[in-house]
Amino acid sequence: MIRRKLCFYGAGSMAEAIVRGLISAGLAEPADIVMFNRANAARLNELRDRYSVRIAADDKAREQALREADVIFLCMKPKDAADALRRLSPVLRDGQLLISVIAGLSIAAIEQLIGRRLPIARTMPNTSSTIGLGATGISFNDAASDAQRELVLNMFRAIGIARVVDESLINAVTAVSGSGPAYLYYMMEAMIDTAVSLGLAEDTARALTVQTVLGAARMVLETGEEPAELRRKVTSPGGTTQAAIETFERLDFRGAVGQAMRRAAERAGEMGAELERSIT
Ligand SMILES: NC(=O)C1=CN([C@@H]2O[C@H](COP(=O)(O)OP(=O)(O)OC[C@H]3O[C@@H](n4cnc5c(N)ncnc54)[C@H](O)[C@@H]3O)[C@@H](O)[C@H]2O)C=CC1
Ligand SMILES: O=C(O)[C@@H]1CCC=N1
Repeated sequence: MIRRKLCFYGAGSMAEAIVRGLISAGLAEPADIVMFNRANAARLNELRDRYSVRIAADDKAREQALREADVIFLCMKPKDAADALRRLSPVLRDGQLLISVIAGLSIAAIEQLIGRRLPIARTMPNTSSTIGLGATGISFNDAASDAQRELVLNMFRAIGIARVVDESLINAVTAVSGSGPAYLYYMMEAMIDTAVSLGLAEDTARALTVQTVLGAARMVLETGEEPAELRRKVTSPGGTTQAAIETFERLDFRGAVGQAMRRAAERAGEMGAELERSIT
């Protein structure tokens, strides 16, 4: 249990995933968590009722929550970040730690927007943190002490796995694990639709698809075997799997995955550049 006051600036999907993960892991007390958003009281009430966290519903309460926080999570969309960070700047004080989850926004841009030197962790988590199965990449600025680095790592390790990476690689992490759950959901949508078109009932199609994805991921983790080797064991020569994989190859499935992931990384860079242009 970490007895730090945590403030979530932005209360959308990613903030909720982290909050739920930290509370379920027993790492944070709901009473130590304050959440607020721009202007959606119904959403805040829902979060308070669901997790027993505190909420800050007006400007005065928001400012107080920010002033009192030991750790401030920056959880707004990139397009809202410049304005939100400028507003944050006057209430910050020494000793506070900032944790950003914002795609594309560099540590240098955060420092410039807040106009002072504070410890900053730039992270790229994912929504599977909700159930303790997140995958997070983290970079720190030089102001972050060893104890602060340890605190951030402990938090993200409580809700999944976490790796420290050079900041130049955070956009790559975004393309792999930040956006990654959506690629697999997309694959699952396609598998379920096809299963139904092959005649299976919707609930059977869904159950078989989900269990197949879960089983495949756990096989990689628990056997320690490479995905290529596990694939080989499924693929009987001249059989059904070979017929399917040859179809994927003909359609350049690997190429499509590669292009999509490179485009995601590139988009993170573009978002960062757009943000930087909006600052200067
Ligand atoms: N959704 C995901 O899978 C992931 C998202 N991220 C990053 O997390 C950040 C948030 O994404 P989501 O949670 O999906 O977005 P979201 O749209 O669900 O939530 C954004 C929140 O920020 C609040 N907000 C915006 N401007 C504000 C302001 N000036 N003051 C107070 N609150 C403000 C909104 O009211 C909302 O509660 C983004 O920067 C995204 O790049 C990172 C990894 C994964
Ligand atoms: O789509 C996005 O921009 C965010 C960042 C990674 C996942 N969602």
